[in-house]
Amino acid sequence: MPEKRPSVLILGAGAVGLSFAAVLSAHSEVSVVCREKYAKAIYEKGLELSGIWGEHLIREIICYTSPDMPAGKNYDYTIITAKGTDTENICNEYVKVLRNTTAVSFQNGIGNEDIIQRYAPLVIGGTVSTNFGFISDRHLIINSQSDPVKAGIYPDSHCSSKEADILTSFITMFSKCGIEVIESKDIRSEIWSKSLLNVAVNPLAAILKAPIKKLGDDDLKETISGLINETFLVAEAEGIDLPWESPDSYASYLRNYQLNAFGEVYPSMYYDIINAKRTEIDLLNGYIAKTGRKYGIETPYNTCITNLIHCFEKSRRILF
Ligand SMILES: NC(=O)C1=CN([C@@H]2O[C@H](COP(=O)(O)OP(=O)(O)OC[C@H]3O[C@@H](n4cnc5c(N)ncnc54)[C@H](O)[C@@H]3O)[C@@H](O)[C@H]2O)C=CC1
Ligand SMILES: CC(C)(CO)C(=O)C(=O)O
Repeated sequence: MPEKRPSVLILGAGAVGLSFAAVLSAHSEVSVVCREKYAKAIYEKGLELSGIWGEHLIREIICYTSPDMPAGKNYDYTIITAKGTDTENICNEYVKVLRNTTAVSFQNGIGNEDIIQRYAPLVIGGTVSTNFGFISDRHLIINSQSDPVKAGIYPDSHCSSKEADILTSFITMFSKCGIEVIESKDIRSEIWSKSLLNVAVNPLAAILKAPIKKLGDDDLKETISGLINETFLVAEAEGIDLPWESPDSYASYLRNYQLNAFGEVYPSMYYDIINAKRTEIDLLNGYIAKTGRKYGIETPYNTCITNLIHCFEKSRRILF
């Protein structure tokens, strides 16, 4: 008998979600919840993916554009790829689906999994250090990647053997499709580690309208160090064990490796600002500033950059 293909629903499928849908479709039964313009374009000519995860053209994919879905259908995995600003809304809209599934967050920022836990019986946290973009409404491109995808039971690895098996099957589903996903025994640490990159890079690239590589400019060194130092202090207060021995060793890794790995591409917050969309700043630098206040830790760099991005968000909304 042929092996049963896992069923996957991708909730909030844009650049990241449609790209994962394209790669997973080779060995899984994939459906997506996306906006009408993507559904229309995909039904007309198929979903296409180019770049470092290979070339894929998928014709058999179900796109939903509202919670009005067939009743009684349970998914093995529901991967949430909406922006962190939409996590609560999308969970409320798809509450029935989330009740009977393992929910996975493939989002940036801190706090998404805590929201999702209120809706789903089991949550897998994930980090994605890959750059995705649109060529058209049905054609995505993956430009670069600094680290493999990581996934772990949230909040920690003290889980039952049944939960551990679910995580293993989830990871195997990706390896069958040629995508490396590394199992994490401490996914909170991974989420904070990945957030360090976004805290240091995303708002500055958005404000300066600069590709990631440009953030290696010496004039930005002090600001980036300030953002990183504060994040380390807040992480320590939260009991997060980061894999670098000091803020300076992370700053060197960022400068010598991560900035070059992304090179000429722009981070997601740059696109939010130029497209006049709300950014994820409150799940990144804003989260550090807010959590710092809880512990009496001063966070002038993160507070300043959060305020600047809020001003940009407001001015873009007035202009558009
Ligand atoms: N774009 C990138 O290169 C990377 C993005 N990320 C993170 O991944 C997450 C997703 O990012 P992107 O795919 O770039 O965002 P995106 O904005 O392209 O995709 C999210 C989609 O979800 C849709 N959505 C939100 N609520 C919905 C609802 N209730 N019903 C239907 N659709 C809904 C949005 O309209 C949007 O089309 C973010 O947390 C981002 O920071 C992480 C690594 C890289
Ligand atoms: C890893 C990186 C920087 C890739 O673009 C990202 O997370 C983002 O764009 O938000």
